[in-house]
Amino acid sequence: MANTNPFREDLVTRSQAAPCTVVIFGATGDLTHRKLVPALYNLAVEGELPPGVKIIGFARREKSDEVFRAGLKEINPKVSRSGHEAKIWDPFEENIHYHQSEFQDVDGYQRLADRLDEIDNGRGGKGNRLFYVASAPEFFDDILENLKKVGLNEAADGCWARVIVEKPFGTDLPSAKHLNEVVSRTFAEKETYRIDHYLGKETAQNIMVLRFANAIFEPLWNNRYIEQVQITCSENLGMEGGRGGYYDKSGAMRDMIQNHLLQLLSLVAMEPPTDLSADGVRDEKVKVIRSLRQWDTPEKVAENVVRAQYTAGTVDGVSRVGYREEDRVDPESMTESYVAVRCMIDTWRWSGVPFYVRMGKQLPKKATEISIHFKSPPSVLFNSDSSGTPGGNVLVIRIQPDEGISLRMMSKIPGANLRLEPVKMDFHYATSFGKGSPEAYERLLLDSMAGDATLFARRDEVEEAWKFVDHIERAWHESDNAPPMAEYTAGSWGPKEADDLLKQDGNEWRRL
Ligand SMILES: NC(=O)C1=CN([C@@H]2O[C@H](COP(=O)(O)OP(=O)(O)OC[C@H]3O[C@@H](n4cnc5c(N)ncnc54)[C@H](OP(=O)(O)O)[C@@H]3O)[C@@H](O)[C@H]2O)C=CC1
Ligand SMILES: O=C1O[C@H](COP(=O)(O)O)[C@@H](O)[C@H](O)[C@H]1O
Repeated sequence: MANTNPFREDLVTRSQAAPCTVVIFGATGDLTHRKLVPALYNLAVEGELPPGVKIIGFARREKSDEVFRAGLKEINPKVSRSGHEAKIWDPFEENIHYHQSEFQDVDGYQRLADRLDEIDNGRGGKGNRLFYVASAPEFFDDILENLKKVGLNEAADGCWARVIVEKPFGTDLPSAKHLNEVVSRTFAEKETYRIDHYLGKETAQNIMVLRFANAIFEPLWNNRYIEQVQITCSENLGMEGGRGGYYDKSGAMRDMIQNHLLQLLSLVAMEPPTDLSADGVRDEKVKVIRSLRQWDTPEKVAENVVRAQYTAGTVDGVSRVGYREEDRVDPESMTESYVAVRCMIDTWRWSGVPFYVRMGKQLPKKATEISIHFKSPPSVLFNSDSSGTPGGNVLVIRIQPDEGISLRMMSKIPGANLRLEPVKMDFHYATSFGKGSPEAYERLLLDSMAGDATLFARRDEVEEAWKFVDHIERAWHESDNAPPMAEYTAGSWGPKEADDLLKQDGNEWRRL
């Protein structure tokens, strides 16, 4: 199919996604059942899955292909965005197989290699392979090393072997560096795809289009016109589904800020790339993360970062226990379920503009948005109490739900008197395009089959983000004068300390 996108000459179109065998490590797990296989199924529904794609699920439990397929089929209708149609599922399912092995057992990989060769022999001896590491992180090394031991990291002539690595990509800078070393010993960087599912969200991809395909925004996109930027990710869940064990070792800073929210920040703050190649875009994103002012002492952390845990409360009319009472959470835990950070980007463009980033569990609703707060106009004309003082314009990018963009601006209230009121110009994806957005994993799986790593994190981005986060984590967990842990009631909008953080600058959080 020809590239019909006038904006992106060098676009790797979806039709370039190549047939391959997708091997999923951790295939009996939650991610595979709720996200990965439904994403592949939805691609099949949309007619975008390359013909001949096969899926091999790799995990420890004994299962036949039939039992594995039955488990996937049972959950698919509940989680697939396009429901479940037998006429699509039945042929799709025939290409799903199960491979039983321990991650640590090299023989299991040799058997996998034999199986892949068998599949590829049916394709004239050639086959592309996409290895998806969807296990707990402690197995990442074993899986990568074992793939290499049996030569599965190498591709036949004219084919490719790629690896997708799930999050968390390390737990701090040293572990991320170590993992990057292991990855780079096994796969070339261009064949490595570090998942950050926020980059696959339609609305996150639209940030660059908004900025660089509309001439009206970019001239204003700097510290002359923008006063502050807010990035909020609010979740109305806590530690459901047995997540407490993982989360208590991670916390909001590592779980969401280090990856998803710093990625959003870098898309908002980056310079225009010279082209839309993967490295063109990622070169600019990494410069932003590298330019973050480091909060590298406990005093700076206390001044610029707030951490908190929820106490018992009510969300959506349902009583919730406090964070420390959650299943698999240490009753004396010092892990944050909420974090708010004032980020300063020391570049010419952003000098003096605070980027406030916050994320919390057990807040009143599930929503992620970015708001760009423009400076107020000079208060010369409309400044009397009777007319109403105009505030600055606010551009809101709703990442989810109700994906869209709105612009708050001042308008005259109809009538004889000159009185002003803020109004909203609103764009909703659902109404403008008449259909829901694809799931992030759909786009990311397809891009990895097409060899387009633009929406995946590069090694240096991940490491720079850990550098920023590690300073804060050290101040919290290793210093004698560690900044305190605040509290907020489940169902509230977070701790008072986070409001105070903005008040110091004369700002306040936007209400979602
Ligand atoms: N679940 C989610 O929504 C998300 C998950 N992730 C990440 O994805 C990864 C997987 O998460 P999730 O699916 O929830 O994890 P689960 O705990 O649900 O699944 C773990 C999988 O690993 C397999 N496994 C464990 N030990 C071994 C072993 N020694 N040898 C072979 N297989 C083994 C299990 O197989 P068996 O059942 O046979 O023991 C199972 O298939 C994690 O890194 C997580 O951080 C990221 C974003 C969201
Ligand atoms: O990676 C993660 O993301 C989810 C939030 O993802 P979303 O697409 O639903 O916004 C978060 O709940 C989880 O803790 C984290 O590990």
